Amino acid sequence: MKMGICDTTFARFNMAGAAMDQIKSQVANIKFVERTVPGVKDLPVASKKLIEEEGCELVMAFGMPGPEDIDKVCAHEASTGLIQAQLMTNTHIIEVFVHEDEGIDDKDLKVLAENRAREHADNVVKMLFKPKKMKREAGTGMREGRENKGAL
Ligand SMILES: Cc1nc2c(=O)[nH]c(=O)nc-2n(C[C@H](O)[C@H](O)[C@H](O)CO)c1C
Repeated sequence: MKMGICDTTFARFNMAGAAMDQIKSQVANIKFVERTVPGVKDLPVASKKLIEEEGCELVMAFGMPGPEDIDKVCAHEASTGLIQAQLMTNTHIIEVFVHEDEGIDDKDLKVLAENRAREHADNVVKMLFKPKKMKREAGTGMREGRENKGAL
């Protein structure tokens, strides 16, 4: 199968690389089609093109919104665009965003970005190839990048 991988130059960590490494360690027959754009607001159309023009069955979209108010507005606009692109194409675009101010410091941000990318990649593998495993995790308080919350 073909999977789209879209990331940005604005981000401060190569989340796409970590995610592809994680998927390749679990799935043999997968072809990645990669695109890089400047920032998060450019992800929706790039993802839509990966689906419509390249035949990707799912896209992972990686971004890192900055800490300023304007960055958070951009991130919200990008999310809205990604949802619209999913509805227009009837295809999942898994948004993997790490907000720069989620990190306590640069070291923590790097660990968080890598873990979030890898754990979303695990989710994608489950969604596509192990739906029963995904189903078993329903309601269990899973989180990507930090400790799971656990079920109530
Ligand atoms: C203010 C701003 N903040 C961010 C951000 O926090 N993260 C990000 O990835 N990109 C940002 N951008 C760039 C836009 O997403 C986009 O690349 C430009 O507006 C060009 O279309 C902008 C313009």
